[in-house]
Amino acid sequence: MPQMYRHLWRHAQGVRARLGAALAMQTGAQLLKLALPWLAAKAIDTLQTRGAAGLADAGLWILAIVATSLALWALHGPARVLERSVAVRVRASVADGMYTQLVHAPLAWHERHHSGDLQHRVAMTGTALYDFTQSQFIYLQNVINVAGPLVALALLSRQTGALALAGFVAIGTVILRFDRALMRLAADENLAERRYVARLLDFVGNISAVASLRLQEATRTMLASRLAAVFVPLRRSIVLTEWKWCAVDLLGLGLSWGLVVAYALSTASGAGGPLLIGSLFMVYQYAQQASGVMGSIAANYQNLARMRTHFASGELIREAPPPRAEGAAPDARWQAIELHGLVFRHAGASRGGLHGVSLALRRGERVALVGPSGSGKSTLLRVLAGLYDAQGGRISIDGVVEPGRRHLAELSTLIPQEAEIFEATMLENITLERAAPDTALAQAVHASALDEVLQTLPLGLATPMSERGFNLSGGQRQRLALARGVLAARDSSLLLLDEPTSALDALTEQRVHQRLAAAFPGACIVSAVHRMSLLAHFDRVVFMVGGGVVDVGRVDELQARQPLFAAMLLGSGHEPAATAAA
Ligand SMILES: Nc1ncnc2c1ncn2[C@@H]1O[C@H](COP(=O)(O)OP(=O)(O)OP(=O)(O)O)[C@@H](O)[C@H]1O
Repeated sequence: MPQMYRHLWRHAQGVRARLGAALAMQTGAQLLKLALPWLAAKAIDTLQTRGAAGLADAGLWILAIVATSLALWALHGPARVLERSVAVRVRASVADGMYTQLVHAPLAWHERHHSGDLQHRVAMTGTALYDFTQSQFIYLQNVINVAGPLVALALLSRQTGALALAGFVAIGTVILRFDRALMRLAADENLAERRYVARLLDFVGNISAVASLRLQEATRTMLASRLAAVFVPLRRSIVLTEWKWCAVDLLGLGLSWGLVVAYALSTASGAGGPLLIGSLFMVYQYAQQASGVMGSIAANYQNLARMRTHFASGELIREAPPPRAEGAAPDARWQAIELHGLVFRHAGASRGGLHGVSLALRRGERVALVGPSGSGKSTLLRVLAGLYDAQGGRISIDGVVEPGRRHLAELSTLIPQEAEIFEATMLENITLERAAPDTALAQAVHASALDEVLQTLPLGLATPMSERGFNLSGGQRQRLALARGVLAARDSSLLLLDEPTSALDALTEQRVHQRLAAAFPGACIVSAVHRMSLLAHFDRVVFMVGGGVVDVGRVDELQARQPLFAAMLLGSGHEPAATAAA
């Protein structure tokens, strides 16, 4: 609870005064509500003691009831509007904060968490704090409705007050015990729900694999087993909830009538005067209010327990590693970069990674990373781009080593292989609504050979993309994603390409590499390459095996020195004579 209040306070920045005003108005409204049984008792007692002669005075008391109710609503209504507007602001702030944290979390952290699981956590956390914020009036109401009748009953008779207090404590204890168990079940249910959502997203998100391999029934069964796991704690909590309500209801009933009887007995044994119906009605009303509020506390505590569990699920994201503090950007006019013994290990993995990569890069040069599958090409590119944090080694720029620097994030842009397309127009997919100079946009469209795709589309860049770009071919999608990458890389002096052209036909791929070289004449281009025919576009080849660089040189040099490289060339049907010219 204190944690939720801390977060509420933080996310209500800018609207805290509004929240304070809402709570003050609610307090006023609830205090006015407390006066209603007393006013009703006055009206009834006047009629009982004075009969028809007291009609006018009783009328005045009834008028007071109406006026109090109007005043109550004049405070309660606007207070709710204010409170809910704060809740909206809080939700927006939570969603924004969590997204910011998510997109800045290291890639290695993301690789350990399913996106469906994270998505569920973000949604649950935002909704939980939103609900918590807009429930403040209920909590305030509960506090006043417990304290108010207690004070009123104690003023009427000390025994009645003491009995009410004992009753509240007993009912409160029962509620707490039930809810502690219910909270544990809600946490289990939440966990199972996240696992279900993650699997659902996996199958629906990869629908083409499910459909083309006829996996509908198999995936349905797998999904059903995850859903069944949600129902285990849910079923238990349904039963436990009914027991809780039964206990709260019976205890509340006992408390109400216990209070009425205790008051009647204490009045009868006291100094004597007649037992007025109005006063008895007032005791009954307060007792009802009190036991009613216990029911309300029970319901709200249960909701609160759920909110807390949902909110707690955001802990994983709130505690994700913060973005790395960037050092000063190195001079973009660099001429030579040297990697010395870069080491990277994936957390918990016994294989893979980089084992002491040393390499020199020169400005304006085009470098191809070649190696068998799993040799570490993508890993090296990710380390250079700062997406993975290398654990060892150092980097010098123009001979200067900046202590601790093991990446080149500020200099580089990595264009990945996966053509991730958003549900937006082609233009929005490239610019993401950021203003980009027309020339830069045109250059990106040309370099990626997307211009050839646009010629076939009547709406051109305004063509809407469906989810994941299903309305384009694989190669067209990759060209669109490449255009986005080229635009993003326009100020980078180190362009890192992780096979962003792998889905293109060989001729288009050649054309794209020529255009990329022309678009980044002053940058250094480092590209993972599988198709050996592309090597003609590169100045040097870096040959990688098992997470290390085994040789660097021209194609013909490597062909002579490295049998595995020569075999790879041969396997691709590459003519040695042609490569020698590279
Ligand atoms: N997130 C990860 N966790 C653990 N191991 C990983 C992870 N990513 C990659 N690896 C392992 O690291 C090694 C290098 O992978 P990497 O993707 O860098 O190879 P690659 O040369 O780019 O391969 P390919 O040519 O197939 O794209 C592989 O053995 C791979 O299984």
